[in-house]
Amino acid sequence: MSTQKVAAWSHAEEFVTPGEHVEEAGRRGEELGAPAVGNGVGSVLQTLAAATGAKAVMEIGTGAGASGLWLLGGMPADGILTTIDLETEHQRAAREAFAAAGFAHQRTRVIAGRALEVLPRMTDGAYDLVVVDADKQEYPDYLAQATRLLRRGGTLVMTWSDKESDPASRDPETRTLREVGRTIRDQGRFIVSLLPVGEGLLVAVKR
Ligand SMILES: C[S@@+](CC[C@H](N)C(=O)[O-])C[C@H]1O[C@@H](n2cnc3c(N)ncnc32)[C@H](O)[C@@H]1O
Repeated sequence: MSTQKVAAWSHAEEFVTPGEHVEEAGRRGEELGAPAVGNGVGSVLQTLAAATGAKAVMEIGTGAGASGLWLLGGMPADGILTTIDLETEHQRAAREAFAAAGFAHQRTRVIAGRALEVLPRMTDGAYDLVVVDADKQEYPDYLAQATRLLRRGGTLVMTWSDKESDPASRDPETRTLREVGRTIRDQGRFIVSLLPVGEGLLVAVKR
């Protein structure tokens, strides 16, 4: 890759500056071992939430709440973020982050549990936007759940990995991502793009 391309990518990552609460949630996420999305991915989440007017957002992988704050920043004032994480400590940090940033508690539903145990209880077609940033080995199952949960025209976002594009990477997680990417691209149920932001961000609209 040319140095100009690398510089352009770095510039895009820093183009939108996060607010203090996102920065604090990012620091907390690092401490807790739940790395937050970077500014590039975060600003895309915020923009997508705004562009789609997403009132009902489902997030899988709350962490310490940085991505949730980006999403809430783009959602309409009556939008509700439902976010799932299996670690109670991460959830506590996220709740604190949402409150510190001034979001009323009715705007967020922070649900404790394994995503694949919680998601089947959620209503079909009830979500405008589903954001996946949890266990990559489970992405095929998250895809099945997200397809069910999204309304027609709803948007699916999945954080990706740099390794997916490297043919030399053949670990199970990377293979799983490749399979999920192929499924979304080829099955015809979504209009899809893989954005070169952060470690990649798959964005797909349900037909
Ligand atoms: C990369 S961190 C999420 C960071 C967050 N999206 C942010 O940007 O601040 C991944 C999170 O997924 C959670 N997680 C991992 N496997 C999970 C599962 N099976 N069900 C629910 N949460 C899970 C972890 O506890 C962790 O908090």
